[in-house]
Amino acid sequence: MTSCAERSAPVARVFRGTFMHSSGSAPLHILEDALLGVNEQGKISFVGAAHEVDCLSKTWGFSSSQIKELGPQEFFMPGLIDTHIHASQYSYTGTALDMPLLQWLNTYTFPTEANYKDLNFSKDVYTKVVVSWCEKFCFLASRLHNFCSLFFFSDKFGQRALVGKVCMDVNKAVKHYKETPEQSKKETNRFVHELLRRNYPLVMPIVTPRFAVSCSPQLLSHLGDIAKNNNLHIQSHISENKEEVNLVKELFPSCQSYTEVYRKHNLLTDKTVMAHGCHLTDSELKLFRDAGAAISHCPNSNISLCSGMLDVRRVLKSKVKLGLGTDVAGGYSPSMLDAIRRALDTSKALKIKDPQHETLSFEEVFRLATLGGSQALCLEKKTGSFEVGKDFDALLINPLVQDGPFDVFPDDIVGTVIKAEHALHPFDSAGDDRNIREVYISGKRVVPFQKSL
Ligand SMILES: O=c1[nH]c(=O)c2nc[nH]c2[nH]1
Ligand SMILES: [Zn+2]
Repeated sequence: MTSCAERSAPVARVFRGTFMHSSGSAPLHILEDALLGVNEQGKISFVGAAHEVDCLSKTWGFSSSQIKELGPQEFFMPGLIDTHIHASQYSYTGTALDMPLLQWLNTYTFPTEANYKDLNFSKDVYTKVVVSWCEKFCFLASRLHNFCSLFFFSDKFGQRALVGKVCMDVNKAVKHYKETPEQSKKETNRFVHELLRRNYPLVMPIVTPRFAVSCSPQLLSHLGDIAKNNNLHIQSHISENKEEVNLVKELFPSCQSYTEVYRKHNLLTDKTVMAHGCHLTDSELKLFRDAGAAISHCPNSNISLCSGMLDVRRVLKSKVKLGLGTDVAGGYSPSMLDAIRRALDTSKALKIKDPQHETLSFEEVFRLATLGGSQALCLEKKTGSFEVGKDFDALLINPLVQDGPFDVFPDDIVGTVIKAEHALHPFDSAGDDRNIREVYISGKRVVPFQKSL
């Protein structure tokens, strides 16, 4: 008789079925007929094979009636992590993508964001943001005003999020929509301390200079100090389009590169994630790697604003951390499934341009959307895969929903069970919210959510 491990604190939930996730050594692991236990704190206590159920149940104190069995075609995958999205741009998603970056900001973005002075407008948009983005963990960039409602709603709906108050003190296009460096510093401190005081378990502050073009050196210094003094995450934009890169050269003539502007002001750390990075040089990538800073690849926005095509393979070979971002409203879709598809498309477009280019595999992009995102946010010990000790952040996927977005054919099914890879690929390529049956964040089921919240 085999002996079982010693008894441990009982688990709160146990699931049995297929689990798909990534690790550093392989972009896709498929665990078929597995058991996964989650403790009261929402952390994964064990992952084992179903045939070990007798021992596992003794060790972790659960009975067979407590096991939630997935359907034969269903599977769990880690929650999708959106490493860059603008909450305050949600109201014009899918419109106004007919200009390059700098004109687009002046014409559409700044006038819209200025409307957040109105509390009712900001409450309305932010509630919709949190409800409709519930299936992912994201970075939310709020506007200069009324950011408190955003983190309040994020917590209320059980969302995991890093929320930033966007800062800028240079705005030639919409002159009333900016702060002085001192106001911006004061408001950022207020924002950070209010959020820390509320002690939400899953919502954290992130220091957010808009980008070097709209921040004076004085403001960048203030924000670098705030991040350093409070050990905070940092997010911004970098090298999105060539006009912007040239402008930064003119604005910061003493800096060797765009990346150097941020580094010099203590804004390039292992808790930094910079959106885009399409035009970074090799020496800038080295600065990223040395600092442990990350890039958020936003392929939809890069194409929609004709900004450039990031060569992800080159970034990965440079050992720079990288996750995916939707970048609403520069990107026209808040769906991380869209970010996965556009990342694959960009990689293929680079191959068309240069047949030597090594395209990203489907599984690699799946890893970028999950584990890659957690690494980019310096949260890989907390989330991104189904490792023991991490929070259970997961999507329960059913590829075979009635009137679903794609069909499954007999060849995809073995006995009564859909082949695992035939479930993941069509979901990533053609699936949508209809296939996401449940969402768990830190062990708690948040979708389907209570409409009354
Ligand atoms: O895609 C983008 N969206 C923005 O809001 C922004 N601000 C600066 N640079 C930016 N890029
Ligand atoms: Zn952005």
